[in-house]
Amino acid sequence: MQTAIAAITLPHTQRSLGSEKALVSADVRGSDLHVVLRFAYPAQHLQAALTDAIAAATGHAAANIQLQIDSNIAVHKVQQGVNTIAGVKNIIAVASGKGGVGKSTTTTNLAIALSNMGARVGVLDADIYGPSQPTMLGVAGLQPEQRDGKFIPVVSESGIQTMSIGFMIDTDQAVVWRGPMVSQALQQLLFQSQWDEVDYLFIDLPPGTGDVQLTLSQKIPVTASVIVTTPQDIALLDARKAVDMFNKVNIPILGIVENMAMHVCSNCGHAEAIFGSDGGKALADKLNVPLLAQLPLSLPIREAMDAGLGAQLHAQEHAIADLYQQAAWQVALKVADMGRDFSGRFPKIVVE
Ligand SMILES: Nc1ncnc2c1ncn2[C@@H]1O[C@H](COP(=O)(O)OP(=O)(O)OP(=O)(O)O)[C@@H](O)[C@H]1O
Repeated sequence: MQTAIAAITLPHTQRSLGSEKALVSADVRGSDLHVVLRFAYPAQHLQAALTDAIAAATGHAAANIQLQIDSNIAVHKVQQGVNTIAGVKNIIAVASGKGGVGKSTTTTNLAIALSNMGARVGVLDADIYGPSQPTMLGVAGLQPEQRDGKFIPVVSESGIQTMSIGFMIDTDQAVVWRGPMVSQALQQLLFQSQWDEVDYLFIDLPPGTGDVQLTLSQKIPVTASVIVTTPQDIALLDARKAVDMFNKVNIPILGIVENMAMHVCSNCGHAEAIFGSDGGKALADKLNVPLLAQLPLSLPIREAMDAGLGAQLHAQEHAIADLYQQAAWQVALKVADMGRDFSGRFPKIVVE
């Protein structure tokens, strides 16, 4: 039975439960089969598919299978010489060269998707020129509490621990801030927040490839990055700059998300490539970086983000939720394949 279960493959991948060393136990108790799986990434979205697959592989009825899916997400390697942060396992920077391409929207939705899959997720909104995470995550108007000199991140409906530069400062003034001030604020937000066992912390960066990005590469422990672009030539050009930047500072790029790839008319269903077709895909192919998803220009996405109703979007718009889920899962799988950080096994010198 163990062998039959180990041979089960995970949907959309070449991975099997055996190759993932995921099988913890499989016991028959009366008419039930109890199976415990543990992955190096969140996988609760596979509950139904794996229950069916185990049923088919073992001959038990799906109704008699009690499947428990756990995950044990590791701390992965970051740039040399940069220490990891207490309470945060992996930081993922989300960047775009050009503004307005949907970087914040993508960050919010990847975060919600990973949270729905069972991960503990945080979002740090460092987009000083348009801090939109509080709105998109539905926590606008709330303020982080302070305890012992630390900020306690605000928690969204989907359980996402959220900190935003928008909580701390008057953003009308911030637009005239110089790069070093923005970098300082970003570090303060990150290091002075009390993150609660976050598996993946997304940093929603300001657009561009300037000072903040430099701080990120030198002072902040980043596991990997995701780049968002629209298929427009001008956005692609800037996305390419972001790719070059991360390559230069040795931050691995997990992939490119092509946003607003297509508009589907809600009346007639006609699909139109408003910003050109497959530009993100072409860029990903050219730069040898995976394409994580192609998201349509979609009214439900825009409405949900404006109203802070991302959780509802994921519960009701299945096609869109699936796209984000696949992208988020690829992010988690790729992070799991990366080298681990073992520095936490040694006593750490903490500089207060
Ligand atoms: N796929 C999409 N379908 C419909 N609307 C979208 C989509 N992606 C983003 N939007 C909308 O486009 C606007 C800009 O998106 P967003 O704020 O995510 O971009 P950004 O790249 O983070 O911008 P900035 O440069 O200000 O940081 C928002 O109103 C958002 O709701």
